Amino acid sequence: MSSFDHSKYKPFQAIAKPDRRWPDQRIEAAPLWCSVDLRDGNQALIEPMTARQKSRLWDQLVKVGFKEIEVGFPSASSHDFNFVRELIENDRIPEDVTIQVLVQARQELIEKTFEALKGARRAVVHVYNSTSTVQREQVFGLDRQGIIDIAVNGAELVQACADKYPETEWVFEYSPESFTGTEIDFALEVVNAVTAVWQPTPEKPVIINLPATVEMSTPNVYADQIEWFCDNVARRDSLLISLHTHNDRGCGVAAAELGVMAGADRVEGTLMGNGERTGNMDVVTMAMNLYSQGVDPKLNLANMDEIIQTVKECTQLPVHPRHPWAGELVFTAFSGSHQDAIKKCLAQQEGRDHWDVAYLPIDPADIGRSYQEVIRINSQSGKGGIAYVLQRDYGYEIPRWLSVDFSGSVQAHAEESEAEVGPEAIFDLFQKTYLNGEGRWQLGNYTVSREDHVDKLQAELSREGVQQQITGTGNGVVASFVNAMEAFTGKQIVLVEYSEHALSQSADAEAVCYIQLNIEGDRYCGVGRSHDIVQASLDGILRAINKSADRDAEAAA
Ligand SMILES: CC(=O)SCCNC(=O)CCNC(=O)[C@H](O)C(C)(C)COP(=O)(O)OP(=O)(O)OC[C@H]1O[C@@H](n2cnc3c(N)ncnc32)[C@H](O)[C@@H]1OP(=O)(O)O
Ligand SMILES: CC(C)C(=O)C(=O)O
Repeated sequence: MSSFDHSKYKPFQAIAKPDRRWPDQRIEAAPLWCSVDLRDGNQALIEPMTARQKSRLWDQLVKVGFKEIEVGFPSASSHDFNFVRELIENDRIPEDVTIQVLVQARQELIEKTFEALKGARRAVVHVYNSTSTVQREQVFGLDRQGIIDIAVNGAELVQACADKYPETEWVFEYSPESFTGTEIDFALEVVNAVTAVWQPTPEKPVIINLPATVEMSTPNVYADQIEWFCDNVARRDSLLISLHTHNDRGCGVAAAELGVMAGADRVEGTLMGNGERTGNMDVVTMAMNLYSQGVDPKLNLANMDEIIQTVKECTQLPVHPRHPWAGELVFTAFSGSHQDAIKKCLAQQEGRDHWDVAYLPIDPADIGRSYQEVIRINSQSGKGGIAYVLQRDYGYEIPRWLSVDFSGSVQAHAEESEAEVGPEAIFDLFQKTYLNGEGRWQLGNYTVSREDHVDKLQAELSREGVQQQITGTGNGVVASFVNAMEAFTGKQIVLVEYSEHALSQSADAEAVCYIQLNIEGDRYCGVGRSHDIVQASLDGILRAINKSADRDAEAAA
């Protein structure tokens, strides 16, 4: 029998809650945020942050705009203790920012915690004990009352210590750790016992944090638990209900969002989701989700690259290139139909009240990303993306029929190289395909005269030292040249498409001319570029004809 045996696991028992209201709610304002990067994030690292790294991340968190930051577990190590002291003693905590620290509900640890916080203007003391069935039975070996006693003793000790330091404005937080693995009525009983000690008021609320220490169910079940808890807890108007979700099932953000819809006021998490096992709730993702819905997230994520850089350097963990909102590839389209849609929508975006671009849920510029990276070309790319790159980087506004023609060459190149084709390679290929006269007929001097309303063109062609004179007549220079080339090649040539524009990226006003010819039933494209529009047109025609000659030569070989 395979060891991959699902019958080893039992499904999570959801609470019965047919009267749920949260599915009809919308999040219309940001929750209160608390960063736990320096505590939960730090405790999960292979190598915990150095003092320098903690300090750097602290500065970044302040810059992003967190007003509450859990800075460590000061009773656990001198390292964490000293970091808290450093922040307080060096006056590094801005007026509108409150530090938070975590502690187990144990006397010596609580006392040490208050020592660490001496002199703080304001601080959140976060005390916890695990209440879940599995920990009650197997870790603590206690019954429900035993667990309530730990929590109540912890709450009393926190209150007693706080009373010794009246110069600090204290805020208390309690977590029934492993809330999601705790019978909901028991979680309620423990929390009510704790708040009976602390006696919060609406003016001086306490924080009750309901952690999905381990994510055990679908996020709707968590939302039911939160709504039920908010409906039934005592002193609700004196509590800030806080969420602290982990990402074991990959739904940490979803659970927090549904939890806020279910009535929570506050959310704890980390930048980019670092944290125990699969991580904590990712604040960047949740905040950007709000932002993209037109809700002010109350965090400034405009300099996303700086945030990523800091997180990477401090945690020594990479950020996935497809990380929601922030990854290096999230505003990049390789596939043809996406590129085509993005190009068309971007062209229509100017003057619109709201952002409305297919495949780009937000404007990349909002978080410091440029359009440069939006469209990138590989073998999955189409004509829209290729045209976009040529226009964006080189000023060539190639017409649709030329982009159709050119995309085949790019695709072949990408398939051959089995790699992304960068803008320079695309332009190089474009020049080789349509602008290259080397080894082929080139146009030398020419004269145009008019007699009896008919234009006559006389021109000189040269190829590798060989000169040829050609003559043609027609209505205009272009028609006369096509006529001359028909005589020269002995082939029927029809001008099918013609378009031109001034090259915007050229300092000295060059023109570019795009030509498509039908030569004996097959279509060939060429491009001319010159200060003189006539020269550009004739060069374009000649290059299309040269391509037909190349094809003949290949067929003959
Ligand atoms: C879900 C979370 O993220 S919770 C935060 C987890 N983070 C950390 O633990 C990081 C920092 N912690 C540490 O460094 C250590 O745990 C310390 C220094 C705080 C304490 O270390 P130790 O004293 O060796 O104890 P340890 O943490 O192993 O706990 C063991 C004892 O504390 C009890 N205990 C554990 N958690 C709690 C709690 N929250 N409240 C009360 N008692 C607790 C255990 O039942 C056990 O009791 P026993 O010795 O009678 O069996
Ligand atoms: C201490 C608590 C809030 C915690 O970190 C968790 O439950 O994950």
